[in-house]
Amino acid sequence: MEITIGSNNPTKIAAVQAIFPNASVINRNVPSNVSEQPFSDEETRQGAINRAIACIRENPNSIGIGLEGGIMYIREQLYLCNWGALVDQEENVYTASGARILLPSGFQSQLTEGIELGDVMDEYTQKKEVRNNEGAIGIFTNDLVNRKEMFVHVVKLLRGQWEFYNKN
Ligand SMILES: O=P(O)(O)OP(=O)(O)OP(=O)(O)OC[C@H]1O[C@@H](n2cnc3c(O)ncnc32)[C@H](O)[C@@H]1O
Ligand SMILES: [Mg+2]
Repeated sequence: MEITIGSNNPTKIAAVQAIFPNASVINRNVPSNVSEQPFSDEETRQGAINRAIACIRENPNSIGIGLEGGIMYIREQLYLCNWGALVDQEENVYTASGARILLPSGFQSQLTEGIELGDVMDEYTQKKEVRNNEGAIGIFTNDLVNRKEMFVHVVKLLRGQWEFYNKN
């Protein structure tokens, strides 16, 4: 079985490899066709679906997976949110959301100005490429849940649904 993951981000690739250990996993930096920084649950979910569909268009013999991070307001509070989508050979689309955690209120002005969370995180932590490592989720959970682990859970939700609906 071949799986195409629509990203070059190592946390996303590693999460797919962990949950599909017997598959050959390839990565393609496909467009999400949403903002670089999705700003709602809906836009983040759509980005994941668009990536998964783009993956099977590029590689029609594979299953496509899209994983997308975003931010969203709940009332006046800004949360990190995450979504995943799996598209199979019959073009059935399975979706699942991942963890949400509150971001510091001090992030709101930069993020509403259009600065990406990845860049805000690097400045905040004085580290490089937090997005490719522990992620915002790792930083703000004191490394109890890192970005790969968070996406592992999302990919499990995708694989499980895909298996369930294919045996029934
Ligand atoms: O190469 P891709 O797959 O696009 O990976 P990415 O790190 O850019 O991740 P997303 O596009 O899914 O996320 C959209 C934006 O939100 C940022 N982001 C989302 N979750 C994050 C996290 O846990 N830590 C740091 N930045 C995050 C990310 O860096 C982008 O600026
Ligand atoms: Mg991105």
